[in-house]
Amino acid sequence: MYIVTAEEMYEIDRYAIEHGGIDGKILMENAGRAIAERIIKQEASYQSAAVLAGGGNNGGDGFVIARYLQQSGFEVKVFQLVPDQKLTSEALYHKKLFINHHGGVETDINVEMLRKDLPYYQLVIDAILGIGVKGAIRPNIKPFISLLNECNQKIISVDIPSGLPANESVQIDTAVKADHTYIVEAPKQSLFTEWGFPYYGEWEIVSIGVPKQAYHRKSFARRWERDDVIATLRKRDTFSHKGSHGKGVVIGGQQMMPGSVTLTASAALRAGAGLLTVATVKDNISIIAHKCTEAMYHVLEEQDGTIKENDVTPFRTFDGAAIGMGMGRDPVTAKFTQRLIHDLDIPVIVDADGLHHLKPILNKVGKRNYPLIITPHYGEMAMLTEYTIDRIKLSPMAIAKEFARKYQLYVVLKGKFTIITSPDGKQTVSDTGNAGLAKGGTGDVLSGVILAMVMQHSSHLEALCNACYIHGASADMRVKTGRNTEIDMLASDVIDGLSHVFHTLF
Ligand SMILES: NC(=O)C1=CN([C@@H]2O[C@H](COP(=O)(O)OP(=O)(O)OC[C@H]3O[C@@H](n4cnc5c(N)ncnc54)[C@H](OP(=O)(O)O)[C@@H]3O)[C@@H](O)[C@H]2O)[C@@H](O)CC1
Ligand SMILES: Nc1ncnc2c1ncn2[C@@H]1O[C@H](COP(=O)(O)OP(=O)(O)O)[C@@H](O)[C@H]1O
Ligand SMILES: [K+]
Repeated sequence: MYIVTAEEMYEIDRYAIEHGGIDGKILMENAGRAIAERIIKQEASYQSAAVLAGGGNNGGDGFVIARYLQQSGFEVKVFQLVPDQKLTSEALYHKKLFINHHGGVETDINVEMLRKDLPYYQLVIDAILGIGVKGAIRPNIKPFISLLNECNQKIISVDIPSGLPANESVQIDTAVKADHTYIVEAPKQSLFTEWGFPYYGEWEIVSIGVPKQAYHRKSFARRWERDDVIATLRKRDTFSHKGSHGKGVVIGGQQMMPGSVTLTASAALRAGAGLLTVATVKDNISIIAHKCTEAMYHVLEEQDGTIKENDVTPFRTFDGAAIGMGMGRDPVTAKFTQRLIHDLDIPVIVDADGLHHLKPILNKVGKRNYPLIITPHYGEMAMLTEYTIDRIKLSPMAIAKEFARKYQLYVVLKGKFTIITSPDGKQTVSDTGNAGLAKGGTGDVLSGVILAMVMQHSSHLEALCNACYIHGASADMRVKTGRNTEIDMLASDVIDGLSHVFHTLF
């Protein structure tokens, strides 16, 4: 599934019209009919609907929906919020069709009139503003949006909740809080943001007959889904041996911090790594071995439990390294971590404390021959970029892309919507996972799954997408199958859940 900006959606529509030869009126017919059919099927207990139509093509979709709902027996009225002169030609065409089919349209209405009329209808269809919304919501429209947010009826938004920007980086003024949104063709960026998502309610996509080729002309962002995982996840060959699945090393865990590396190592093994070594301080080994019997060990030089400078040569023989978990931020540890990042000719995943050590050498890492993967949460991204967390939340895709391109690394920006970006700017979003993951240690688990996937897959981007999907899916599965709730789930439960996820994928 592609994720688009408003401009990209218009490009796709234009392609359908100019190359596919589908008239704009037909696209509108397809959109409105597809949405009406879903409403008729899914909202069978409802018999009446008020459609609020704006002047753009979103309003045009509203007239089509009104016509089909009426045909199926709904009592329908369209409340047209702007005069006819403001309607696009396609919207005007479909308004005429609706009237030809004896549809009722109210014009010249004010918000007080609508407040009186609205309670007669069971459903409210929000076709006021679509992806063409620009700037602050004007006073002729704003009170209607407020009215919808006060009313008790179920609100169904067409394409996007009215007033909500399609693109990230745009501040919300006022927007409809929908119960359900039927998104036309492809989700818009704001669906996968912390600030936009709550406005959509339940959401689903309706296709309107755009030729597939419209999506082949450039590299659109994508949502990574189950089918993508099934198509790309490496299966084990009958004759494979442990060496075929990657020999990984997890480097970290200063004294008193054995937990994070334990989680990373266990997760990497559960996610399919062939061999796994933990490089840590001596005193941690017996503690880790107690929880993760299958790992091997490499003792790191230390001073009073702090990881000192160590020779990086032994780590060159591995297929991948995950660095930074529980590593500590001591300047001596920083030097060692920076040498690992700079010198190792293998894929390196940097997380947690490792990200703090990475920051001063960011300008040097682009020259590495092997991929560098960083897995910051929003706080760590703010530390790395010096943008505020709020600024990153407003434009997570743009900021992650800027960073990945500038420093030539893979960025896994973690959150409810984890954004995965490659050095060339390709982006995907993984939206599996739930608030049960908002607990210490789950990021360490993700690093382990990433290590396992990266060692076994030639496409790093696909490996990262699969890791994020599977990690979140495990948390979802734990809750869905009643093994945990979002409250009691532990990072180690997420590791246990991995096998269940793999079972469902093969
Ligand atoms: N393209 C296609 O082929 C297809 C498109 N489809 C549908 O079209 C939708 C996009 O249509 P669109 O481009 O006409 O824009 P849309 O969101 O209806 O809004 C424009 C209207 O809003 C107004 N307005 C703007 N900002 C405002 C503000 N701040 N405050 C108040 N008013 C404001 C603006 O007024 P104006 O600036 O012109 O005075 C204009 O009247 C898309 O979401 C999908 O549903 C489908 O049918 C499939 C085929
Ligand atoms: N509310 C949430 N919904 C879905 N996933 C979440 C949520 N909160 C956190 N996560 C996921 O949990 C992990 C947390 O990572 P991180 O913050 O690094 O944890 P830690 O450093 O404690 O191990 C990330 O993979 C993130 O995407
Ligand atoms: K809308």
